[in-house]
Amino acid sequence: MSSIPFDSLVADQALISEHDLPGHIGKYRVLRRLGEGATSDVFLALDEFKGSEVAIKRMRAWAQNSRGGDTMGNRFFAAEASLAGRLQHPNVVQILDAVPDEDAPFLVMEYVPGITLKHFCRSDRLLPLDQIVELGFKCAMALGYVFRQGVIHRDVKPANLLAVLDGQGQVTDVKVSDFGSALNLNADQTQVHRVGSLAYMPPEQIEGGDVGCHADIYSLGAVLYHLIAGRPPFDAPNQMALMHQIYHQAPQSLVGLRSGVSAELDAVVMKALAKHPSERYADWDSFGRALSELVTKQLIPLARLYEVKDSERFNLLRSLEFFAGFGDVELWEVVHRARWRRYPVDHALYKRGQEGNSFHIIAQGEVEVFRDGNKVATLGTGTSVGEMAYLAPNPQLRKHSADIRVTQLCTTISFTPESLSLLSPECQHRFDRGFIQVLVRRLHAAHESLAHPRRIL
Ligand SMILES: Nc1ncnc2c1ncn2[C@@H]1O[C@H](COP(=O)(O)OP(=O)(O)OP(=O)(O)O)[C@@H](O)[C@H]1O
Repeated sequence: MSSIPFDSLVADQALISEHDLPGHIGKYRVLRRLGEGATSDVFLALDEFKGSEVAIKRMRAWAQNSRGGDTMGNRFFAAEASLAGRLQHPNVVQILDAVPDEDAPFLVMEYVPGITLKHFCRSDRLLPLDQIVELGFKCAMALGYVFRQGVIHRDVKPANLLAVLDGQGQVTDVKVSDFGSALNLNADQTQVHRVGSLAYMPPEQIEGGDVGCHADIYSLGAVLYHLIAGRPPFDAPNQMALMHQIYHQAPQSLVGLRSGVSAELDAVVMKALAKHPSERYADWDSFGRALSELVTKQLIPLARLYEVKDSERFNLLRSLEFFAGFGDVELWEVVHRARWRRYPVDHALYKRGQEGNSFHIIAQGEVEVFRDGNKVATLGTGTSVGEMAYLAPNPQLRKHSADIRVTQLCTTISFTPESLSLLSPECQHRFDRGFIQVLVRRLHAAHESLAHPRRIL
């Protein structure tokens, strides 16, 4: 797996124009420069009051020249500023605040420790195929969320996708950033057309007409193509030639460009890159499903065969009744925060008399419930186990009243009071509702069994 020493990257970035580093921007103490775009500089800064690090994107003076006037820079700033506090998704860079400072307006964003996916577009630094597909799935889900909020990004490109790196320089996650070109379908003001980066732009966006979510689907397809092949789908010496290719030429098949690329992976990317929007995926969910199936059906080489990918976990949760009321954002929280365990047949999940300190939701497999040696119930996929002891108000009631044994290889999602308390209030609320439904169902079953004793097992 490709990795980069994070410290050396940070050192490289720090060397760039350290001399013109501002001391403070607004109330934030500037620590170092993170990067720069066409219209702005981005700094790592400290919110001294909260003690947290943030990224600050400050517009350059020339980009906004006519003080609040109708320059491109001001429009880009306004597009992003209008989204402050609105987009909250684990795979979208959060815009925390927008400060319309007269000299240099700036945005305050969540800081992402990492680098952009542009780094991994070079043929000598390509990521493994299964990781590219996994990143693609996360971006598809994130952009689907963004679209449901009435926003089309319009500039999905490797430089706008931030790879989160761990201490060893391994890519662990991805976040969509830079909403300066976004089309906000809920905003009244007229929006800039013909924005974006040509190499990743679909034909309809070049024409400058109205675009829908299919434009972003195309661009993500183009990004995946670049990450897989080490070159974008179209490459030409000048803009006219590039536009001609985008309109009229089919991209070269990925199968011959990189070993390990199956016809199925090639087909998924090519469908996203179809010339006409109606020939692409109908929506983000279909694109996400096509990507995740490449993993579950093993249609791409898997670096670690038995590793359960986040995309698989996410899809598994989505299929379980217990999580039916959870939104995408809460589901990702469960993917990341829950303890995912696999148990072999005959494993004793709980023993009678044991103090209950956790609950499990069965994601796959089956367990049996025994009371005094007699089987009283079989619990399968989507049911919860141990929640009674977990929810009980006092230690005496918190003891398990039955033995629970695994009868079919089982994957469970478990939480303790501590791990559950780390979830957002919305997510905890969803769990509470899930439990109420479970308890009501069990109460009803108990009443039924008392009223009609012959009907029970
Ligand atoms: N939240 C963040 N955390 C860490 N680094 C960031 C963050 N946002 C941006 N950067 C860095 O700053 C660079 C420039 O940011 P960004 O692309 O948003 O600026 P821009 O002026 O809108 O660029 P352009 O208009 O050229 O697309 C990024 O490529 C990235 O390296």
